[in-house]
Amino acid sequence: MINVLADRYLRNITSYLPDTINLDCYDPGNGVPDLTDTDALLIRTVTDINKRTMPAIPKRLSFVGTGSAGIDHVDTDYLTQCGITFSNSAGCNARSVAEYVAVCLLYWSEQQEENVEQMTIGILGVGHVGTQVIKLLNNLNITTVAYDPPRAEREENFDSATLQQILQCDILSFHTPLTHSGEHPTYHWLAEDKLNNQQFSLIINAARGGVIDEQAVCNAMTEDRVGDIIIDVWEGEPQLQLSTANQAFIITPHIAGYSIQAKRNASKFMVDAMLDHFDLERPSHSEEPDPRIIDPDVSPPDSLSAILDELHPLKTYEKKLQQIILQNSQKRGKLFNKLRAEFPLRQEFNQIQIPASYIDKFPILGKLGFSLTADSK
Ligand SMILES: NC(=O)C1=CN([C@@H]2O[C@H](COP(=O)(O)OP(=O)(O)OC[C@H]3O[C@@H](n4cnc5c(N)ncnc54)[C@H](O)[C@@H]3O)[C@@H](O)[C@H]2O)C=CC1
Ligand SMILES: O=C(O)C(=O)[C@H](O)COP(=O)(O)O
Repeated sequence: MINVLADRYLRNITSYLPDTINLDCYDPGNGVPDLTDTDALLIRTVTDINKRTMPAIPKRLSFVGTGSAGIDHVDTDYLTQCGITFSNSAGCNARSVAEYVAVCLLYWSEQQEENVEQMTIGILGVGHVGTQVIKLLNNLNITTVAYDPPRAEREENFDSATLQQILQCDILSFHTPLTHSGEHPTYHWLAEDKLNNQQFSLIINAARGGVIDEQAVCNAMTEDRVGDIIIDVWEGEPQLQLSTANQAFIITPHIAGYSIQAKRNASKFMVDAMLDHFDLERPSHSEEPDPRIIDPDVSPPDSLSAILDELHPLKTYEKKLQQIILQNSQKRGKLFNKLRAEFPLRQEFNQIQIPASYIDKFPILGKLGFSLTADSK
């Protein structure tokens, strides 16, 4: 029997596992669990795996999987040295992040009276997430500039913008991993050296805290070199800098990649990799679609922001995060993680049916990927 220990907040995990697996769950709030009899450990980004958190190599452990795209919480070299196979869930939440970025931009443009169609948005990191962001924004007639020098080095057919071109964009949206070494480290990629003598209308960080130097960006805001910031991920998470939070246009608790579909993908991709590792068959599994239907008899709200409020919970997350910020710092971290783990997940846009009256009022909604309610087609 293979013993699997999984973060208790990984969704639907049992439905992807064959009966031959013995599954136990652990509470990620208590650090790395006891792994004495564990063959495979399934984690989320809140469990750090490295020599400090896992000093003794558990005898049976041969696989660690994370239900996330990002891997900066795992010392992959250490796992390799320990002979442990590691796998992430690349691409599981790329569409979810793209929807988050699109919704943020639409809010920002309506409330700050900015026309994003006349701006250029620099996308830093054009992997699974960045590619989906570019696709969705281009669908909204928003011009994007793709910046990914490491990808240009890896792929002959990929052209990256130059540093000068990306720094000339009106808006920057970050979608790189957090890295501290190698030829293209991203830690504090956006710092005073690159902000100096530049003007940005908006900066979005839905990649990882630490990719932007928050202090430098806040200073640039004070001097009007940066107009607004939207922050989903925080340096030192689950703690956050109150000064950054206070200056930001939108703040969310690291939920850009959270949707029902993304979390199902996360669990499935990770479990599939684990089953391949142990040479086990994947059980047959069918997912019941469960669309959300907006009542066609209710007339649409007056503003685009009000409609977006109904379709994406980022403002609800923001309100809850603002309440958490008021708590003392010890409570803040726990509440931040609890909010992320326990707040009900949203449906992605292709699983939400909206009435035609919504699109008649705000045609841009038609380009976000919603489907129409049956009786309004
Ligand atoms: N806020 C959230 O909920 C989520 C955040 N993320 C973050 O987004 C990151 C990207 O995710 P994926 O697209 O799935 O990863 P990916 O590995 O598919 O793509 C990352 C891309 O960034 C590029 N890159 C690396 N260093 C760079 C640099 N210095 N300058 C420009 N480009 C650089 C890589 O070449 C690669 O093409 C993750 O590592 C994670 O940290 C991902 C999903 C959800
Ligand atoms: O996939 C990633 O990378 C993310 O940032 C996810 O949103 C992480 O979600 P959790 O693993 O922290 O639930």
